[in-house]
Amino acid sequence: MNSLTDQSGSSHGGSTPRSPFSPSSAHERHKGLPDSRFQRPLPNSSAPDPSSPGSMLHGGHKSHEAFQMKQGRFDLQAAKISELMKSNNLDNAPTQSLLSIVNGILDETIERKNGEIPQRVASLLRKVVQEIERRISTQSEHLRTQNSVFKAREEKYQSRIKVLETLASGTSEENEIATRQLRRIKTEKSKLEEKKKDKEEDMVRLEKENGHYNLEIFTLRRELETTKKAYEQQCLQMESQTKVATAGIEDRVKELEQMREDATTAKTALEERVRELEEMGKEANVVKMTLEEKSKAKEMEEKSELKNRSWSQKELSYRSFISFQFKALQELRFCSKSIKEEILKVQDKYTAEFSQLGRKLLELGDAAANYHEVLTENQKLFNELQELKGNIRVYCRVRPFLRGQGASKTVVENIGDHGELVVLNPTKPGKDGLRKFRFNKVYSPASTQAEVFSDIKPLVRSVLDGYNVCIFAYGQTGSGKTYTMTGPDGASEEEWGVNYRALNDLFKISQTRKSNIAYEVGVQMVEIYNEQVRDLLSGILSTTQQNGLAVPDASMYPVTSTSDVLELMSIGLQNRAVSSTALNERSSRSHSIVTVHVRGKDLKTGSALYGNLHLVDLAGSERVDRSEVTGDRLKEAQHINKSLSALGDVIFSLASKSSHVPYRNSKLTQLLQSSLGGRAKTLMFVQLNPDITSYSESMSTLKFAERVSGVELGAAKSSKDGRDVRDLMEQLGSLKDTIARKDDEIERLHLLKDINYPQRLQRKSLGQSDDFNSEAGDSQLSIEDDSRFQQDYTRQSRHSVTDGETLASSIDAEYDDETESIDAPSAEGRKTESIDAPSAEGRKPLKISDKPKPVTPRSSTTTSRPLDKLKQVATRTSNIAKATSGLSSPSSQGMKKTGSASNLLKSSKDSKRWS
Ligand SMILES: Nc1ncnc2c1ncn2[C@@H]1O[C@H](COP(=O)(O)OP(=O)(O)OP(=O)(O)O)[C@@H](O)[C@H]1O
Repeated sequence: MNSLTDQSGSSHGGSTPRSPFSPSSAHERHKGLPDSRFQRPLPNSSAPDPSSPGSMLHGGHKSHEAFQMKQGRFDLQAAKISELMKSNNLDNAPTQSLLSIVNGILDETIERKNGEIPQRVASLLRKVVQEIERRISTQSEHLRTQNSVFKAREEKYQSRIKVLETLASGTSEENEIATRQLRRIKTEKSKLEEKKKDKEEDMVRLEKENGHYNLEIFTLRRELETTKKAYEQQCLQMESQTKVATAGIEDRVKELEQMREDATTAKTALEERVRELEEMGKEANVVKMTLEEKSKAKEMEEKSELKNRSWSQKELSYRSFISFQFKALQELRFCSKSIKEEILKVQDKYTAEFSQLGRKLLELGDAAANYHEVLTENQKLFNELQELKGNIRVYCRVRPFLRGQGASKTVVENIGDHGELVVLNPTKPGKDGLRKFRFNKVYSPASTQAEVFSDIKPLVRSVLDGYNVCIFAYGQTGSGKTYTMTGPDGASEEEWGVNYRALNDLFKISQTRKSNIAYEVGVQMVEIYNEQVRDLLSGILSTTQQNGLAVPDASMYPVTSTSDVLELMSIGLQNRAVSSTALNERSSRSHSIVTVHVRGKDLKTGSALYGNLHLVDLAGSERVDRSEVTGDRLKEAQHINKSLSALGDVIFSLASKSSHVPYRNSKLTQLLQSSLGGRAKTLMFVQLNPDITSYSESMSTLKFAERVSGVELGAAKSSKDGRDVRDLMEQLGSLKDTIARKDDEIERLHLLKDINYPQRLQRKSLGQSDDFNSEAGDSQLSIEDDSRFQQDYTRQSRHSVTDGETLASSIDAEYDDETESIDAPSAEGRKTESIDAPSAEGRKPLKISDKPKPVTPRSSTTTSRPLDKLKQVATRTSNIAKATSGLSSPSSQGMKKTGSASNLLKSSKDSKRWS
């Protein structure tokens, strides 16, 4: 873009610069012309004298022949003038030359010929003025076109804003879906918990049943055993009885048989007697048997019959006794058989019940194992939920008692496996004095540095995937913050803290991935002491920007080896401010921040990612009154308290989704801004001194940590996520700014055209000098600077979003295309080239400018020193880049490779240390 004022390019001596319309003399004016930034070299630039009017016309034009220098004055040749009037040479002549012609004529006529203008010269003058007017109107036409193009583009951006807003509302729908999912997860979780309760109840019931069954089994067993014993005894008894009875019966049978035999023998004997008697009777008959003998025989017969009958009766009774005994024996056998069967049945029943019990016991065992699985699952779900919510992770670490501290009492009552911490109030022993806290993890005093790091390793590594991560250690002085973050003085590799391990790990992982992704790892170390930010690596006091939003320009060092890491850390630590307070000898009263910037380029897809890791060792959080300090120490403590409460305010306003987050309230929050917002993953180490003397400090630390652990920042996002709405919104914001700035610029140009040009002409015609000249010069400078800045800035922002075909970069590209097309008319309109284009090669599109600034006359030194100009441009560039810091990450601005760590080591020896 150019206007007639463009030609006033340089000022002469600063305070009273002159317009090319009103030079005091031709010599002076011609002397001024070469200074013009818009003067272009002639094709045969070796020959012409810049002071010659002819040189002001382009080669191929013949208008310069109309003038001839004669003893320092111009002569207008009649023939040449008419030739000029006839031809269309004037149309092709650059405006500068036309103005020179006018000035030449005016000089010639006013100074030499007392104002008399010959007819021909006057008509030439008129024609030249007409030509200039024509160009001005073309220019204004051009401006109008551009204005309408800008408006069209604004409408386009408005529609795009709407699209993006729709996109953003789409995101809120997604959020709703996520919330619904969360609710579902919660319901599932509560169901699981109910199930768990049911299972627990089942378990208790089963255990009770088990006990009951066991008891029953025991009683039954005992009963069985007694029955068995009784039965066996009975059996034995019966067997012995049977044996005895059988023996008795057998004896009786034998006896009876004997008796029968006896009876038979007696009978036979009796029969023999009877026969004998009969023989004797016969003999009595023969020999007169006596009566006595007969009666005796009868008696004996009767006796034997009686005996016979008694014997047969006895035999009968024995027989019935034997059959009865036999029946009893049979019954007994039957009984014993049925008892045996009964016992077998009972045994079967018990075996079945035992196996059922065994199965139930197995089930119970499974349920118990499942219960642990469910617990682990629950924990996993809880962590996933936390991740989804983007909660700040809070890890609590309890410091061990130090050697030489004596047998102190601890306030830590219990540390659970799942992040539970129970603290006991020493003044209230018993249940009332117990207070339970719950964090993501609690480390006992026995935990090692390696254990602590292994838990945060995934978080640290996510930096290599383009996440912003912030890890900070919070706690009172001497609670172990530095130990956790850095390690003890002169730490061995085993004692390395998070800083060393994180850097080393990132460096190592980046090495293993180097065939796929080319990573650059850079480190900055700063310290905030009394609200002043200091660069710990260069030792030079870093300047914080006035807007205070960005990371200070601390020197960044690339890390390419483990030894680099060690050297950088040791330099940083040496420079860190330490001194003593009443509480701790080696107490640091400054916040130290190690920032690791990672830039990765995917070698296959070419996409880029940026991540950064802030490792913050905060100053002690104890209250001022406990430190028993005054003077400087009191000031330090007040600064620490202020910045820590600012950190709390930021965290809690993020948690409450407040529209304003007070990042600017302290340097600490300003520095951590990029890692405390919704996109970052944040972890807090809460350090605890277990000594009972620190109970109240520990409690306030834990209460703060408890509040922090409930803070939801929203799910973290990787810089790889090209379609990130936030990025787009930021881009949109910056584009809106650009449009606003352009509007301002157009307005400013309109003003310059509408107001100043007629004034200048008027003044010119009145023969007055024009001070606006300098103002125009200034504004031109700012346009040019801004244009240059914008080119740099656009290059930078393109660099920062080289992530494939992100919508943001496509907008950027479109925007650039449009800018080109806007400038196209002037590119085509070669006739107006000398007005529009500042130089032959550099027809730079006007892209951006600051809002109109109050115009101050520029001193010759300011304008003539390119270094100063460069500095001004650089300052403005960094200001605007910082104002739009959301658009490009600090890392995206490219790593300022200040040198290798070993160079740094050398230079740091001479560098200014802060102590
Ligand atoms: N887990 C630990 N194991 C062994 N020693 C520890 C542990 N934590 C801290 N210490 C020791 O306790 C002392 C105080 O720790 P440290 O200096 O890290 O505290 P701090 O909170 O950083 O204090 P300050 O606020 O002053 O910086 C040191 O001597 C340190 O070595």
